[in-house]
Amino acid sequence: MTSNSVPKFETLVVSNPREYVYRVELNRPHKLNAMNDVFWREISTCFNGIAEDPNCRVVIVTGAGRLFTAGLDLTDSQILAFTDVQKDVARRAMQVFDVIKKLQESFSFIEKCRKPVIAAIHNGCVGGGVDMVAACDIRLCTEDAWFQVKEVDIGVAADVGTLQRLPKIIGNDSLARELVYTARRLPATEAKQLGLVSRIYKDKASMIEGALELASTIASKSPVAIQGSKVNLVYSRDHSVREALEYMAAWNMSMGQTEDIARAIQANMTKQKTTFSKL
Ligand SMILES: CCC/C=C/C=C/C(=O)SCCNC(=O)CCNC(=O)[C@H](O)C(C)(C)COP(=O)(O)OP(=O)(O)OC[C@H]1O[C@@H](n2cnc3c(N)ncnc32)[C@H](O)[C@@H]1OP(=O)(O)O
Repeated sequence: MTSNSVPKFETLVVSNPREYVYRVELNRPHKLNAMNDVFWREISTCFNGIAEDPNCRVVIVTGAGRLFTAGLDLTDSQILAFTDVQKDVARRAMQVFDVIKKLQESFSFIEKCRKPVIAAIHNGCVGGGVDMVAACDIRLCTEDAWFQVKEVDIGVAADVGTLQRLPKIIGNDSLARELVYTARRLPATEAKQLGLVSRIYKDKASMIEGALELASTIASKSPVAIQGSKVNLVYSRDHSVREALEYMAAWNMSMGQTEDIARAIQANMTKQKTTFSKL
């Protein structure tokens, strides 16, 4: 994937609004960006491509139309595999397992991609939407935003990341359970208090502008430092302090020898701006 030839998708629009910044827009506005089969395939392809694209250092995820996303497409999705009566229970169970693992991967690719991903959320972020933004690095939202862990209302335990990531993001296990068990809508102000989002904007336009500014700031820094930070933050979340410190030291024994350090220090000392070569 290169900035000259950003890929074309059916359910996503990828653009390159600023240097080293890509925007991935969920693009099924007539269905409130509900996540159908094509979406699940494309979001994987998209983030795998971005992971390898040296022209991209930061990603912004937005939703087209009046709502960020209504979550799983309830009319066109692999969830139908759950009720495939042609298969016996063991074969059906294996099929469902494989589908869930594949859909989990779709969002885990966002986390595995070393480039920071900023979710810019307006209006509703429902079900699978919460799974997706929980895999992002930074969440911004509009005043009218609301978040809903909706899965229990469709009779299923959320299975593509919310239960694993949300409690760690908000650091409030009791409230995470309340949100999961009740499927109540969490408004923007409460999401900010909890640390689910870091900033609230008046409307979508000002949020996109804010997201672009933030992305450009991150993109101007050493990609070695930024990507190393993301990898180690994700690792630290899932390991003990001792293990994570060990991993950090092993990481920087090579990455800490980058030419970017000398460039960055020189720029700091001389109060000059500098640029960093592609990673
Ligand atoms: C292995 C699986 C892994 C993933 C699991 C994920 C699970 C989940 O995401 S659970 C949550 C699923 N989503 C929902 O239950 C939300 C359903 N939608 C709504 O409740 C409302 O649409 C909403 C409150 C979001 C907005 O209401 P509003 O009145 O503003 O709009 P509508 O008229 O209802 O919708 C407009 C058109 O969009 C279609 N649509 C909305 N949501 C979905 C959806 N989830 N799947 C498919 N289509 C959806 C709706 O049918 C309307 O279409 P049309 O009739 O053609 O105009």
